Amino acid sequence: MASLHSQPTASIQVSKSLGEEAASFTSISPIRLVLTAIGVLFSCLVVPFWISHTLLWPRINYIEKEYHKLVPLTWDILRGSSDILNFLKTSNLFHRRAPLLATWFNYKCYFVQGTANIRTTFQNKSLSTFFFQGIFTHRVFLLPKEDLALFWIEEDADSSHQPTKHGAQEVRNDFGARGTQHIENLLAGEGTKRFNPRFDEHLATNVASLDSPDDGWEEYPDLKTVLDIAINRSFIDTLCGPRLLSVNPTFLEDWRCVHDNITLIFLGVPRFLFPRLIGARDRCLHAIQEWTEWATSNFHPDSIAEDGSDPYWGHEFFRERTAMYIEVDKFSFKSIAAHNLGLLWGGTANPTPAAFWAVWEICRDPELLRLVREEATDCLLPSSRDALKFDMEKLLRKPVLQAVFAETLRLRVHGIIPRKTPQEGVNVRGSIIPKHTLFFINSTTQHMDPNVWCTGTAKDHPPEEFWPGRFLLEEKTSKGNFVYSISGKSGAWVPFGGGSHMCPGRFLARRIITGCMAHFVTRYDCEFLSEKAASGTLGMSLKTFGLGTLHPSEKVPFRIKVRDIWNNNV
Ligand code: HEM
Repeated sequence: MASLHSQPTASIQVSKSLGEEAASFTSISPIRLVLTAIGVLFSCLVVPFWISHTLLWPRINYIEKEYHKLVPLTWDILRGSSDILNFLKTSNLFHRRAPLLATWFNYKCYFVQGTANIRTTFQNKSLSTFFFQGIFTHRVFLLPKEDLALFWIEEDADSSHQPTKHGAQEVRNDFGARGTQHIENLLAGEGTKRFNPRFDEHLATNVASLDSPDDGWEEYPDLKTVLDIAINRSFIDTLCGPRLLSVNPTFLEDWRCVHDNITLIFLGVPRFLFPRLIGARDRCLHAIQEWTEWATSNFHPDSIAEDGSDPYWGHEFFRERTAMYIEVDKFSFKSIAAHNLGLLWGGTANPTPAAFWAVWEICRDPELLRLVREEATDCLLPSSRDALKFDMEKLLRKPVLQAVFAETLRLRVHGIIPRKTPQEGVNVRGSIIPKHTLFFINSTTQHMDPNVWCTGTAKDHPPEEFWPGRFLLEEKTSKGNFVYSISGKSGAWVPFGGGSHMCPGRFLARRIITGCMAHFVTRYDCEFLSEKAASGTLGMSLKTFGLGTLHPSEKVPFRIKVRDIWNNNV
């Protein structure tokens, strides 16, 4: 009963207090009213404006002293996101002398642009990329988080030029400098003597495996897939021996899936949305880890052959690299597998689409095809039906092949090259980028600059046209003879980055792509079976934008027929 009584009392009190509020509202003072209105206005207009301004309108200013202009980027970003390549090529933002500063909340990053600025910047030896390699290997190849700490130590050392960063007793942990030196030895030093001939042989055999059984026309659904498989198989068999691929028959297919969608993996797409992709990445990692553990436990030094190879590791490269990584504190086989798969990605992700573009351009231009065949045939050694053999050193010096290689990378490589400034910041010809700050160099603007690429004999060839003549100079003494030349293009042709972190695989890349062009066009006549590929209107996919060579936007079905080269004393 008591509770029944208390309820009406409470409701009377409530209505009373509401009545008081209503009374006080009607008697509100004008000042309070104005203040309330300002508050409402502020929350309705200013806050959303501030949020949209900060979130959606990243700001850009040039850090040049005499020119300091804020440009709201909304329009440019809308335009840019719909056609990023054209945006980077044409937007005024990227054609000024001073570096750009992009601000988003408190986050700042810089873009260094202009040929002279880029040249100067690359000369600076204190710039590091270890942060990017660490994060990339962590996100894409699942390098354990705790191992990232070692990357940060490497990064500090990289920018301060200390010979060892972990203390004199711990040189073993200095995997950054030791790894780089080891890679350079494989790709540009002594290691090439044992890598190159074997790679050349594998590539010749893998290209020849496309022959039709009856010597007639053989159709294939996609040129890039076919070249991917030939190059990836050659690279992996040479570097890892035959076991990796024979025990893991789906590896090449999985690896191509990872290549094509690497940006999605980097962005961290969830497994439930992309089960095929994440599964492919996991299988590749598992295969590498299993092979690394198997080779480590079965290898015996007595099994090393005269040429440095052995039946477990194949080439000496991963044998030595794994031994070096096992010494690093905390590195498990999972870490080593992440590092090793990252290296395989570096070696195959860019050359494969580049080889596709080069072969496609040659096969659709009869005059270029004639010139390339002439050069390649001049380098042909006595060959067997199963595989052609070229004098590779001579082939790599041929002017048209070199020009096709350089022009293919100019047109198809669209990289965003990252760097981090050291303790003292960086002076880019008068503009200061502060300490420990990220900045980027984009290759697209450089590769598409008409002031560099459309002058002299190239004046009638717009930057988006494939025209190898940009890299050929007519010899003064003998008219009609051309030499390859890239002089005057430093800072403008940057497919391999530059400075102390310039791609160490650039010589091998040239070998892979040139070898692929020579083998394919010497061995086969080729016809494209899709309208776009045949008419030269094939587009580029932006799936790998920022990471290097772009892929074609669609499959390119084709047919090939073995040429009658065997009756010409080959
Ligand atoms: C068309 C082929 C290739 C292109 C376009 C390419 C492009 C690049 C670029 C832009 C960089 C960053 C350079 C910089 O930061 O200044 C790089 C780094 C690297 N590339 Fe390549 N690359 C190619 C082929 C290769 C090959 C065949 C290998 C062999 C394994 C390789 C191994 C590496 C490695 C290990 C690095 C890291 C170097 C460092 O940070 O010190 N690349 N590549």
